Amino acid sequence: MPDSNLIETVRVELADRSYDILIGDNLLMQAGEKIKSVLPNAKCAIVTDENVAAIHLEALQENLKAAGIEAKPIILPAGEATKSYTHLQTVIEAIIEMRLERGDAVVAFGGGVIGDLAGFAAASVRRGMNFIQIPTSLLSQVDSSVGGKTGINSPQGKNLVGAFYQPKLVLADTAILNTLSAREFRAGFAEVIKYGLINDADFYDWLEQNWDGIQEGGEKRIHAVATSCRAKAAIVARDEFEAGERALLNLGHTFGHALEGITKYQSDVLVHGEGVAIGMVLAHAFSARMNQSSPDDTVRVTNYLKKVGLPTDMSGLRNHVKTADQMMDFIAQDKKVSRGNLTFILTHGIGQSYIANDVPAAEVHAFLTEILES
Ligand SMILES: NC(=O)c1ccc[n+]([C@@H]2O[C@H](COP(=O)([O-])OP(=O)(O)OC[C@H]3O[C@@H](n4cnc5c(N)ncnc54)[C@H](O)[C@@H]3O)[C@@H](O)[C@H]2O)c1
Ligand SMILES: O=C(O)C(=O)C[C@@H](O)[C@H](O)[C@H](O)COP(=O)(O)O
Ligand SMILES: [Zn+2]
Repeated sequence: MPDSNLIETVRVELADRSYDILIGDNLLMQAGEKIKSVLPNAKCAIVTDENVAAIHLEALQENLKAAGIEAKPIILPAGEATKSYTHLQTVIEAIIEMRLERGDAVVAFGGGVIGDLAGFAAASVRRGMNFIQIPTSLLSQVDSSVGGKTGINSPQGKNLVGAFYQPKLVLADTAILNTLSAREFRAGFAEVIKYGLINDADFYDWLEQNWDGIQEGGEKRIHAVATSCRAKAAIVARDEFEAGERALLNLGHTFGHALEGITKYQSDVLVHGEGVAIGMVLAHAFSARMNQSSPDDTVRVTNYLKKVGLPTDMSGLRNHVKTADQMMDFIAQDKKVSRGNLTFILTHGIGQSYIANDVPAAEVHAFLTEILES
C-alpha cells in the first residue's frame, strides 16, 4: 500500500471550541507530540476496543510515553452492541477510578462505536473532561470523529441518549486503515459517498472513478477523507446543534437506523454504514416515488453501491425485517421527528439533497409495504 507524506488539516470553526482534524499516513507516530500541542499537561485514558488494541495499542502507548504523557487503556468488546448503558458505566467508572481530573483527557482510539461512547463518557465525567479523537476506521475518520455527536443506543432506537460534545483534536492516520477489514472499509465508504450525494456532485463523480485508488491508500484515500471532513466541518460550523442544515448529514439514516434497531445492533448482521447504504437507496427511491427526482438517479446510486460491494436492499435482512409497521416503530423515534411529524432527507438528484419536513407517515408506510411485500 502506498504511503504519502501529505498531511491535510481541516479546521472545524466553532469559536472558542474550534479544533483541527489532521489527516495523513502514519500520524499515529506523532500522537504524543500533537496531543501535547493542544493539552500540554494532560494525563490520558485511552478508550479502545479489543480488535484495535490487539493491533495498534502498543504503538500508541509507546508514542505517548516517549512524549512524557501518562496514559492507561480501557479495552472494550468490539461491535455496535458496545454502545450501551452497561459499557458507558464501565468506561465512566474506570475513568473515575483512574482519578483523572477535568483537565485530563479521554482519548477515543477506535471506530465510531468507541468514539461515540468515549465522547459521551468525556462529556459526563466531572461534567466534561478534555476529549481527543484518534479514529481508526474509515467511517470514524470521515464522519463520527467530527462534529461532536456522542452517545449510546437504546433498545428503542439509535443514539437516543447522548450529548453534543466537541473534541479538542482529531488525528486521522489514514495508513492505520490498512488493517481494517474489507467489509468495514466498504461500510465507512458509504458515508463518504453520502457527502457526494448530499451537495457535491463533482465529488460523487470523482468517487465513481476512484474506488480502487481509495482502497489502495496514499493520496487518493487522503483526498477522500479530507474532502469528507471538509464537507462535514462546513455544515457543523453553520449548524452545530442540528437546528436545520445539519440534518442533511442524516441522508439515508432514518431508514438505516430503523434497520439497525430491528436487527438489534448485531454487527454480524448489519453495521451502520451498511444500514446507511440501504437507507440512501431507499431515500432516492422514495424521492422518485414522490416525483422529486428521476428514477435514473436511484439506479445510478444503486449500481455504484453494488460495485463497491455494499448492500442496496433489505433482501439480506428478511429474517429480521418483516413488516412496514416494524420499520415505522423505529422511524417514529427518529430525532428529527417534530410534534409527531416525520422529517426525511430527500433528493432532487445526485448532490441535491434537501430536508423534507412533514412527510406523510402513510406515504412512507405504503412505500415500505410495497417493497417488503414484493
Ligand atoms: N457521532 C457521529 O457523528 C457519527 C457519525 C457516523 C457514525 N456514527 C456511529 O459510528 C458507529 C460506527 O462506527 P464504525 O463503522 O467505525 O464501527 P466500529 O467502531 O464498530 O468499528 C468497526 C470495526 O472495525 C474494527 N476496527 C476499527 N479500526 C480498525 C483498524 N484500524 N484495524 C482493524 N480493525 C479496526 C473495530 O474493532 C470494529 O470491529 C455507529 O455506532 C454509528 O452510529 C456516529
Ligand atoms: O453528524 C451528524 O449530524 C450526522 O448525522 C452524521 C451521521 O452519519 C451519524 O450516523 C450520526 O450519528 C447520526 O445522528 P443521529 O442524530 O441521527 O443519531
Ligand atoms: Zn452515519
